[in-house]
Amino acid sequence: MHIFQDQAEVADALASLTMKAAEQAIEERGSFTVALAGGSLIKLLGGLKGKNGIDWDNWHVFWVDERCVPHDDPESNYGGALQALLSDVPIPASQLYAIKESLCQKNEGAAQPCAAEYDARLKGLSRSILPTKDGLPIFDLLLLGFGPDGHICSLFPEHPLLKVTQPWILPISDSPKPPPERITFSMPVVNAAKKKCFTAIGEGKAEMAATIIKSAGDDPKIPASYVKGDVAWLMDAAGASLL
Ligand SMILES: O=C1O[C@H](COP(=O)(O)O)[C@@H](O)[C@H](O)[C@H]1O
Repeated sequence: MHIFQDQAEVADALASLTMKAAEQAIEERGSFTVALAGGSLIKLLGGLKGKNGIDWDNWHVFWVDERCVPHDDPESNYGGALQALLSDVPIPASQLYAIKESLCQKNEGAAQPCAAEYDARLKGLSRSILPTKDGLPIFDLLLLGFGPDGHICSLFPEHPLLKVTQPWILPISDSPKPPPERITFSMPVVNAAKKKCFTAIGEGKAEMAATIIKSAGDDPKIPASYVKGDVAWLMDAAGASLL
């Protein structure tokens, strides 16, 4: 757990952690797989802009969850990351794995086909850049957010999807946070990743950050409590104020 003065310092620390994971993965396997959350995490991604020595050609970027909306919709997690970072760095466009836009022109009914298509696309990559173990993909790094209700990705408190283990990518059509139709990594896919990083910025995150960190794990009221393994926390002073 690392506590910094403000958001700018957290963004810088997030950039350093990501660059280190990327260097290690590229040295070991020749590619780096990172999956991003949406929401407030997006504003921290800009910390990677202008950094030297990043081998962007070998980065492959995914989304841990996505809202089934067109890419230019303000709710699109892909669209947000594009504006915050991805349009300014030379990652080949074919290595940005957004949901298939044509499947979500209308939000209603989009989650099922979007999830099936994303799941199939990821499974296709398991013969190249996405290694698997015990039938699960091993992403190098997940940059996670969490909601004030403790949700991560689009896995919400006491929702049946929390316990679903197959396929890798799940559709949700009744997200309590709008928009209702989304796709999400399953919890086993989250936990199979080599490293996960949570960020908590501002007073609004303080109470839930403290609850997650102090939880005994696997509390269905707090999906973030299920996250296991190599987990880093980067927080500003306000986000860490109730620890
Ligand atoms: O809807 C979502 O919410 C969570 C948390 O967002 P935040 O704005 O409260 O930080 C986010 O991690 C997830 O990716 C997103 O789709």
